[in-house]
Amino acid sequence: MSRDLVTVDLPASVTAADGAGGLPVLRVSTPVATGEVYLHGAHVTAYTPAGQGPVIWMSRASEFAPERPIRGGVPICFPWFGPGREPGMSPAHGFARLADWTLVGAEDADGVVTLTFRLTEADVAGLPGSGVWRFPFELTYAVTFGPELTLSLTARNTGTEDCSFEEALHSYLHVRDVTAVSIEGLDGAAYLDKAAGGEHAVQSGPVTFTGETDRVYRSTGPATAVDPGSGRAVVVAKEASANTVVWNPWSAKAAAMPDYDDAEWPTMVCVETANALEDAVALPAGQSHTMTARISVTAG
Ligand SMILES: O=P(O)(O)OC[C@H]1O[C@@H](O)[C@H](O)[C@@H](O)[C@@H]1O
Repeated sequence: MSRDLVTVDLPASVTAADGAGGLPVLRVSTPVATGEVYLHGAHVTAYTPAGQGPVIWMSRASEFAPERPIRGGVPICFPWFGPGREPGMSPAHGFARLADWTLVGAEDADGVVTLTFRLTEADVAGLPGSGVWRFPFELTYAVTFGPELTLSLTARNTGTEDCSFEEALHSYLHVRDVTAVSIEGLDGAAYLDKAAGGEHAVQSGPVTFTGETDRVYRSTGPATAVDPGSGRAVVVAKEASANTVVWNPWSAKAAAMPDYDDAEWPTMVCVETANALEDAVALPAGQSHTMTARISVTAG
């Protein structure tokens, strides 16, 4: 365990350990919920509220290696989403998910545990993509494992120039069978259909899955993944987020991804909380912006 990445005392409900690939991980276990976060990417890889099955999906083929993203869980996309808005914005989804974050807060309030992580431009120096981004920043990420999973990402512009960034909390959700899943809450929302080559369209009714699905919706409200196979629904509610991204790679793209098992695609769907493309966040010098996702389970 890399001790310098943990700067606070841990409550008894939080354990620091060497996780997969030897990467440092924090494990949370209380009567309210269990969960797990890797310092690599401040990446939530598990969340299970008491009395429920796992909510957050992980690929069994994920890599766990420095400078490689974890597949599944909740990757943090920053300061760009996907390929970004300008040439050269590589690797995909930015560098925050490749960096080692520092734990700066750990609290247990009656079994509801909040872990707080920090990342600045100094922490990403030398990482792939860091040279593309010339704006200094401070990210603070608060993860609360309670009856719901609350993820709150604050970006502060610590420089002297205004900047504009994209971001996403790219949550992978467990489902029994994506072909039976419907996503409610996006009816009437305009979207960019990336799987259809960048067409623009408007959602009619719930989102259902019949092939590769990769859509950036303009929507500020909650989206609910109704999963009849498991008899439950997962609600992704949010604040200060203009976009909801819905993604399932389906079979061909799954087979092309080395860190994703070919047979896994029916068991997951991503419902992501984002600000991307024309909804990128404009952040004046010295200002901050907080985007929050609240993930909870209800009867389906
Ligand atoms: O393979 P990555 O970089 O983790 O991205 C996974 C997917 O993430 C989604 O958010 C994007 O909309 C997709 O286009 C992308 O394929």
